[in-house]
Amino acid sequence: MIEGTICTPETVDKIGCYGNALVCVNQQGLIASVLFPNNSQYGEIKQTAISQGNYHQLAADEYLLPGYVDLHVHAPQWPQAGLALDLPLADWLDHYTFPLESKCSDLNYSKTIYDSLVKELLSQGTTTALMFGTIYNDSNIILAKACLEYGLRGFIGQVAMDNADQTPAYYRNQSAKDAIDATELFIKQLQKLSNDADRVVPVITPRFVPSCSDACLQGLGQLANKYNVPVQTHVSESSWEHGYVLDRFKATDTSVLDQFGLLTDRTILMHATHLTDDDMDLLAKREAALAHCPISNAYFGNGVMRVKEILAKQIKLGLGTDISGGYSSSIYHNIRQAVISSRMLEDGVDTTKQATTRGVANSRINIATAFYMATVGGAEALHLNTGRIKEGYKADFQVVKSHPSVITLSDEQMIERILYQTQQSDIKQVYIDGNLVYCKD
Ligand SMILES: Nc1nc2[nH]cnc2c(=O)[nH]1
Repeated sequence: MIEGTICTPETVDKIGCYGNALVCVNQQGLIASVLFPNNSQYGEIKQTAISQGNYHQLAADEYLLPGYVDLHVHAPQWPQAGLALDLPLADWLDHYTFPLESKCSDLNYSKTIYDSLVKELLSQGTTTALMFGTIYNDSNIILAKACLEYGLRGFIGQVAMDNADQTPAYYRNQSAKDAIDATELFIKQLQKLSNDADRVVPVITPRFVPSCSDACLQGLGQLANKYNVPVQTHVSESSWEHGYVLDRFKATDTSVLDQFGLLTDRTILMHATHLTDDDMDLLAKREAALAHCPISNAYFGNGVMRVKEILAKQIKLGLGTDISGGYSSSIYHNIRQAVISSRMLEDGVDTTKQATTRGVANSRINIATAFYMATVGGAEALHLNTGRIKEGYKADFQVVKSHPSVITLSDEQMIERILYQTQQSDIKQVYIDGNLVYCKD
C-alpha cells in the first residue's frame, strides 16, 4: 500500500492530482482501491497495512505516477544510444546499425547489453517496453530472460528481414521461409517461457516494408492471423522510405501492410511522419495503433507526426524512445520533445514565409496530452490495463521526487514541472504489478 499524492491521466488533455491517496494493491498486482481520508474505511485499512509492514508513505515532495509505456525500443541498438546520428536513415542502417545488430549473434555480448538496457529502462520509470530484437532467436530469448529477471514487462520482436536488395548479406534471413519459421519458433518459445501471459510477449516484426520480400510479408500476415499476437513495424518514416514503398507497390506502407494481413487491432506502427489522410482512416478502421518517436523523428523523420489529427481520429497513439534513432532512454525526454515538435509544426520553421502560411494550424499539444500518450496511449496500443492510477488497473508506478520551488505551486503546476524537469536521478522507486523492481540507492 502506498500513501501520498497521485498524478494520473484523466482525459487526453487533463491530469488529475490528488493528495493523501491510499493506493491499495491486491495479490494479483492490481490496484484494489484508491481511498481518500473522507472514506470511512481509510483509517482502518491504513492501520492494518502498517501493522502488516505493508505500508509506504511518500515524502511531501514525492509524487506517485503511472509507469511509462515505451512503445519503441531497438534493444540491440542500446550501445549506440547518443551516437552516430549524422547520416540519413538508409545510410545510418547500412553504415552503423546493421553491423551493430549483427554483433548479437554473440550470446555473451547479448546478455551484457540486454541486462544493461532492461535496468536502464526501469530506472527511467518505464514499466512496459515494446522492443525489436534481432534476427537471432537465441539472442532474443536472452532479452526475454532479462525482462523476466529484472521485472520489466517486455513485448519482444524477432526481426524479419530477407530482402537482399535492402539488407546486407551478413545480416539477413536467408529466405522468406527462414524469416517466417524463425518468427513462428520465437512465438512458441516465448509463449512457453512466460507462464503469465503478459510478462514477455512475442511480437511479429517485419523490420519495415523495404527490408522484406512480398513472400515474407505474406507469411508474417498469416502468422498474425494464426496466433493473434501483436505486430510491429516502421511505417512512412522518412521521405526516402515512404518513396521507396510507393515506387515498389504504388501504395503507402499502411495500405501495403493491410494487403498482407498485417494491419490488425494489435498492430503498432512506428514513426508515421508521412501518413496520408487515407492511411489515417484505414488505421482508425482497423483499430491499429501508432508510436510517436519525436526525438528520433527530428533526425530521420523528415517531418513531424500530425499528432493532433491522429488523436482527433481516435487512433491509439503512444510514445517511444526509439533507442538508438532517439538518443535518450527517457520517456520524459520524449514527452517534452512531443510538445516542442508540435509547436514547431504549428508555427512552421521557415521565417522567410508569411507567419500565416508557415505552419500547420491547430497542431500544438500540451504536456498533459504527451503524458497521456506515454501512459494510457501506450497501454491501449498493447491492450494492457495499465497507465492509470485507478481501481482495476495494474499497479505499475514510479515514485518521483520533485525539485524544490521558490514559490508555492499547486499540485497541477507541480505535475507540469515534474514532466518538464524530472531527471533519471529523481526517480526513486519503480513498481510493476505491485512489485518493487527499481529502488534508487
Ligand atoms: N528509426 C529506425 N527506423 C528503421 N527503419 C528500419 N529499421 C530501422 C531502425 O532500426 N530504426
